[in-house]
Amino acid sequence: MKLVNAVRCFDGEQRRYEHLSDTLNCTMQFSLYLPPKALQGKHVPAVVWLSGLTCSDENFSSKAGAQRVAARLGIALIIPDTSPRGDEVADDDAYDFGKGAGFYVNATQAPWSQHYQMYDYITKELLDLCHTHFPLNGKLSISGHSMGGHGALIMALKEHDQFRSVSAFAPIAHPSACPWGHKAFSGYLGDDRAQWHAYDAVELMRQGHKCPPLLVDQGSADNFLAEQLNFSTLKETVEARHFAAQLRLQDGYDHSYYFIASFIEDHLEFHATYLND
Ligand SMILES: N[C@@H](CCC(=O)N[C@@H](CS)C(=O)NCC(=O)O)C(=O)O
Repeated sequence: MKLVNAVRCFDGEQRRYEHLSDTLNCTMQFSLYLPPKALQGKHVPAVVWLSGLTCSDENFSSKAGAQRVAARLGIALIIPDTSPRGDEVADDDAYDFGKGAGFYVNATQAPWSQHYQMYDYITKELLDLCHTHFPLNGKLSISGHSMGGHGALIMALKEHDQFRSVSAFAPIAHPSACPWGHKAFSGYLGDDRAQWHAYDAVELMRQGHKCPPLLVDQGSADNFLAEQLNFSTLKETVEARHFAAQLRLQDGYDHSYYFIASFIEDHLEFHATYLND
């Protein structure tokens, strides 16, 4: 693993690393924020952040303003990329499929299956790597935006022993039932709906998966709300399962990082109550 850069930020450090991923079969970069406490040699908990369509690991680190809060709360931020990368990796001209749009699934269909194994990359390889090399105490929560909100929800539902809490901004909550999800899941997973449901948060909840404590924020002025996000279906499903959850519709907010920056403090404070107990 190679350190690409490191800059001081709120007395902690924002870093970027490069490593060869065995799972994805390519070279990857990821970002990591270490709070001041970690630089002083203490082991700290971490929040994994999964970004949305078209993002790399750098959108969140440069736009959300999360470091000020993470520094105060003593939480590290692990920020993966959103797909495999490199010239040898299959791609598509569209912004919502291929590079920048891995959807956090393990692809089964050619040519995608050769590299697009984002679910295993994050839940196994990257988290193991981070715990081996950085001063982390093993306590983890997960959050994300849009496609990354979908990733955070499915990882928390499928790996509920690994994550103490989960949150999401405008998640693609029911990908089997929206155009973004249809396109990505049919491309990466084929036509068998049972394979789709294994990566669909609403379907996983309906199947009986447990959910860690959950916080979701959704902007009312999000232009993807009606067609892509299925917020009301998520709300109904969460209520039917009686999960410990807050789902908030935030008046006038859109889908952008301005929305994320407005509520990231709430989300990190929410996770801190479970990570620091
Ligand atoms: N480019 C697409 C939308 C892509 C998009 O909104 N991506 C969100 C996540 S779903 C994002 O975080 N973009 C990067 C950024 O705002 O920094 C479009 O115009 O329809």
